[in-house]
Amino acid sequence: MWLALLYGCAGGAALLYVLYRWVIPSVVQYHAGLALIWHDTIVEGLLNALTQTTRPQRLLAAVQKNATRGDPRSVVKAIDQFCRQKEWAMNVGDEKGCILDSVVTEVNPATVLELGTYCAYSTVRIASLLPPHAKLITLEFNPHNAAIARQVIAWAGLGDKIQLVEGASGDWIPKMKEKFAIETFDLVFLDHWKDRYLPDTKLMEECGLLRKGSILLADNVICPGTPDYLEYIRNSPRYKSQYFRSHLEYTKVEDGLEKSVFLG
Ligand SMILES: C[S@@+](CC[C@H](N)C(=O)[O-])C[C@H]1O[C@@H](n2cnc3c(N)ncnc32)[C@H](O)[C@@H]1O
Ligand SMILES: [Mg+2]
Repeated sequence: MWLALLYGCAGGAALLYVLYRWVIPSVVQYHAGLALIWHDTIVEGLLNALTQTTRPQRLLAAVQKNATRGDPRSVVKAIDQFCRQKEWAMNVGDEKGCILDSVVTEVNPATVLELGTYCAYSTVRIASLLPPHAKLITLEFNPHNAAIARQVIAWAGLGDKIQLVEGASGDWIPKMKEKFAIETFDLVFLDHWKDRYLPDTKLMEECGLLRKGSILLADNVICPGTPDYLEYIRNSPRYKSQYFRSHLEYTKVEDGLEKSVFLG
């Protein structure tokens, strides 16, 4: 009887593991709401409780284990592997990351502002493509994420190109010119909380941080979505805007990037 109970428990545990590891992820990857609830709430909460660590800490551990110090592309690869094989995370990801890379390469910016650093995945992607003497300022208001991001940036060997500023975009955008001797940004990557895209764009306009030809590149305009920002940027005579269709990071849910040229 004890043996039957043991086999029953082992079988149940194996079934739960198969559901958790393969069946549920392969179903939710096609559904925006379910994918975010599963990966961002259920799995993250479960793993945090079981391991007494945070997702950013686990992501950093994967970088330290699998990436080569001073090699930014190996850092990006290690994070993508972690997110595809172990745990989803809210980086721009490998698929939309290629679009981000092509925009950075095309613009070849001397000044870049990133809104929303998280663990510095996109920060590393952008900085590794910048010309010498270019400046990337990235804003992150969560101190824990900022601390992890600093270590990821240091591991990639990009500390001299990136200035990570800890604080909220609404507080820092008005101080950019004074604190960082910035005239205007050539490229702005918007990837913080989605309800801030529109007010922060208007704030950048008011503060004179955009010049004729500045590029705004906005992530997640479909999933989770930024309807008020899209409505504004696509209808304002001050912008010429274009949508790049892709998928929500590490899933098959539709998402995309909106690239908008400021016309002055
Ligand atoms: C989607 S993640 C950024 C992902 C990152 N850009 C990447 O692709 O690797 C959004 C991050 O923005 C931060 N954030 C959200 N709203 C912010 C704000 N108003 N100011 C600064 N940081 C913000 C969050 O704490 C979170 O770490
Ligand atoms: Mg994003």
